[in-house]
Amino acid sequence: MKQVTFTLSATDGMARRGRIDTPRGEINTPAFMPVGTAGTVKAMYPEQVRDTGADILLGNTYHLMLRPGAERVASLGGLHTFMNWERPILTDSGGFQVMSLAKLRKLTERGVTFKSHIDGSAYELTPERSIEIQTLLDSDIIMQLDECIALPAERKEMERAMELSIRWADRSKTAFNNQQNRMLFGIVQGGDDAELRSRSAAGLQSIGFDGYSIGGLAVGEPQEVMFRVLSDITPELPADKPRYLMGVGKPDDILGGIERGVDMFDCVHPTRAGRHGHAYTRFGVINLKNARHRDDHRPLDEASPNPNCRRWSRAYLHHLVKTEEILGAMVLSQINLAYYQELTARARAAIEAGRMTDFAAETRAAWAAGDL
Ligand SMILES: CCCSCc1cc(N)cc2c(=O)[nH]c(N)nc12
Repeated sequence: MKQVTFTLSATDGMARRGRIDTPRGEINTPAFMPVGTAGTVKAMYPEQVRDTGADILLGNTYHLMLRPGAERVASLGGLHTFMNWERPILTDSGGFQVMSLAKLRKLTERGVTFKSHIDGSAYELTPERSIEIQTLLDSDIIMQLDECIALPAERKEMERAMELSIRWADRSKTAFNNQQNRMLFGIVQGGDDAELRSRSAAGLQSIGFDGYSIGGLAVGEPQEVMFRVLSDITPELPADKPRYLMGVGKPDDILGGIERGVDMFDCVHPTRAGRHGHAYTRFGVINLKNARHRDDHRPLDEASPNPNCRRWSRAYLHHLVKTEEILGAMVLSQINLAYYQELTARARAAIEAGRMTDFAAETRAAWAAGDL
């Protein structure tokens, strides 16, 4: 009996409100998933990540297989125990990070061999090994191994990578061996070509997965291309399975993804932007490196439900950022993650109330009019 299940509870246009139930807790969708690449959401205690409203966070096969090693994490009780996060974890399969980080990569039908970007040691990642690593980590939602290519790309290249990813999807499903305590997602590829995307979606559904990720986006294409691909492909995915848009994105990307039927999102942007002095508020993003803030005693947003948006002056946050004090990264990471969770929580409520169109218009108007 599958112990991880998805329930769709409301729709409004293409937007969906749902819930994934797992043995480690529920995931309310649309969901934003903070990225904890190497077993930590940078500059945040796990309790703080939960307090922002996150139901689930991400780990990464590539980083964890290099350091500290999947077998070592398993011997220490699995990733949840290792990092003191007892709620759900989703892990990526590692192929995307190999292609973007590793050295001396060699991709064949069997998988990908590479040298660690840390110490140059040699590794091989196959669909089977990726499933084994994610199982050793005891992840609750795991990904097939896939090949993601940057855009723009020649159609033949997009077709080759998409067809390889379907063959790897089949091997991933076999290696998964119908585990009941976690979900396995297939990953739709096909670049910006509608016919290739349709073939990928159909091929994955003939294999059968617990959920469907939309990969191959947020790889250099304009937002309108990403939105077109989403509008075309989400109606071709099963309505009763979760849809996860990988690596996306900024708040306006997420709002547009929700409007086009996406249930799950992840991105390093909120925490990375926080470490670089950018604060996300309901008025939009504020660059606290800018000298105009150095005498500004106002808080970021005195009406915010987040105490961190009320208790610090912009002048002080500017000072922390300019002096590269660790507290700056801590405060702004929390502010940004809390904003992303507030955005998705308000979207869930809007879908339940049948007012997604109004919510999206109000949110975009606030971004446009914001007094930054
Ligand atoms: C921890 C990071 C998760 S998302 C990484 C990611 C990001 C983006 N943008 C695309 C892809 C993709 O096509 N496939 C895979 N496996 N991962 C992708």
